[in-house]
Amino acid sequence: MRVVVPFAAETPKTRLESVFSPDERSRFARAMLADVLRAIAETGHEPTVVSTAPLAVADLELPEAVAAVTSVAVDERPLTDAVNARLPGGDGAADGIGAAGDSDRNPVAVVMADLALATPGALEGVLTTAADVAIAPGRGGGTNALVVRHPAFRADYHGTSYLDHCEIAQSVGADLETVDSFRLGTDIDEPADLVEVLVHGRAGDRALARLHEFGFVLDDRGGRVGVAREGDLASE
Ligand SMILES: Nc1nc2c(ncn2[C@@H]2O[C@H](COP(=O)(O)OP(=O)(O)OP(=O)(O)O)[C@@H](O)[C@H]2O)c(=O)[nH]1
Ligand SMILES: C[C@H](OP(=O)(O)O)C(=O)O
Repeated sequence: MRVVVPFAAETPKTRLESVFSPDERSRFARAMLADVLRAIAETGHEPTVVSTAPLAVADLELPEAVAAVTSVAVDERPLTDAVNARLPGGDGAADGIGAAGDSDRNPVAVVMADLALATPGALEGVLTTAADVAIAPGRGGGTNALVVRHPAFRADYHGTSYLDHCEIAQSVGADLETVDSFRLGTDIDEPADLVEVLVHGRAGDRALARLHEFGFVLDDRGGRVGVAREGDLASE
């Protein structure tokens, strides 16, 4: 199955700017992207990163087998337009995904690049559904992973896009399956989400390694567990 991975390459993860420097944000976003690409490749599918700006696969330092099946397409359009062009029955894009002649029943998956906890097993839960439209929602109402087989379904990201996508599926007569997954439901948007990476990240995960490199640790000094820089904790 074609797996599109949208990636905002230029100013990624602005909601993390209170805890990361711009350079750290960029490196952390790329680390999450690398983890997502590896998980997709390990399911046997081939990811295409749809990036807002040029991105060299070599710079992502992917394992050789992952790099070999990963491609990058640059698309400056807003997220929804860049995805819709690539869905079955879409207008098509230069990379050929969703292009005329591509069978309408060839499913296309869209997996966000900020799913730091994604594993091949979790992804298989959504990639192996047979529904016209399958969604793994994100916390807060987003759409973290989407599989589309129905040629009339069009995405509409941002806001509570999960609810919007349920409505759109219904309006075009597509049956929809919602996939309940903690790992796919955890997109890393805000500082509090970094707790999940520190708690549930696995050895070898690049995003977890970056947090360790940047000095982040769990902060359980009171109330809900958060994250802090080791140095800041030590100095208090
Ligand atoms: N191709 C493309 N991908 C996008 C665009 N905006 C967001 N993305 C990607 O879509 C996924 C979900 O993005 P969000 O969490 O909504 O936004 P973000 O840019 O990562 O983070 P914020 O700046 O904090 O909103 C991530 O994989 C982003 O890299 C866009 O305009 N084009
Ligand atoms: C793109 C957006 O992501 P979120 O802002 O929910 O992370 C969505 O899933 O619709």
